[in-house]
Amino acid sequence: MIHKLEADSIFLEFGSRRILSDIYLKCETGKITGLLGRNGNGKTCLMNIIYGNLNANSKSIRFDDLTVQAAYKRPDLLLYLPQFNFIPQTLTLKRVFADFDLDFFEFENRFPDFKSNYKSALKSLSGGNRRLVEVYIVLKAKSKFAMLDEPFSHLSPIMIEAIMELMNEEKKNKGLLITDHMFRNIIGISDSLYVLTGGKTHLTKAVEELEFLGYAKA
Ligand SMILES: Nc1ncnc2c1ncn2[C@@H]1O[C@H](COP(=O)(O)OP(=O)(O)OP(=O)(O)O)[C@@H](O)[C@H]1O
Repeated sequence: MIHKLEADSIFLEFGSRRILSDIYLKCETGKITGLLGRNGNGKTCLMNIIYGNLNANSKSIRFDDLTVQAAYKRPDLLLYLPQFNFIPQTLTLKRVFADFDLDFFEFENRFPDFKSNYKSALKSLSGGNRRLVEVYIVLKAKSKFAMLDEPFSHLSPIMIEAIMELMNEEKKNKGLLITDHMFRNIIGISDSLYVLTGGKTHLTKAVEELEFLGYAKA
């Protein structure tokens, strides 16, 4: 069965500044949905509204047609990778993988550089390795949807390749919503793609439209 996550009727202002006004976004399980937009266009605000930790003037967030106001209380429905480290950095990888009910040894097989880190605290890892662990956790943990804000930032090109491969595998199990400044990666991996500009989402169907919306040819 295909599950869907939809967001619309979203209106967001900060003071007199309108950020979001005409949004429609649909994600489905089995697919990667990309979200592109210039700096400051409101991608992070939109994700936070979907997650339920930013109040909008109005919003409608629905999972399989049922309204969910606070998706952050429903990890079975949605997991969120914010731009900042969200897992307490004093925890060991052993503890983090246990908390998310994931197999560390499966992770280690994919990323052998972590072999000696089972009992290491996250804070003892490099910034790139910490980010990789968090991206992996959000992609692999059990949930119908995962939303990732800049999953490729701080990762090396080899890690990015590995994460894109993992995304392609994991979309069989969930719906993914991703945004990143590395727009060629987003364009390359997305099954459907929205561009956020002027407070509105545009579902793009062709590369020409992306050029029109200010993106270079993929
Ligand atoms: N709490 C806040 N109060 C006032 N303005 C805010 C607040 N949060 C965000 N903004 C503004 O809203 C706009 C949208 O921010 P947002 O972080 O969603 O953009 P973005 O598209 O994710 O940008 P980036 O790609 O740089 O991460 C920005 O101009 C930002 O400065």
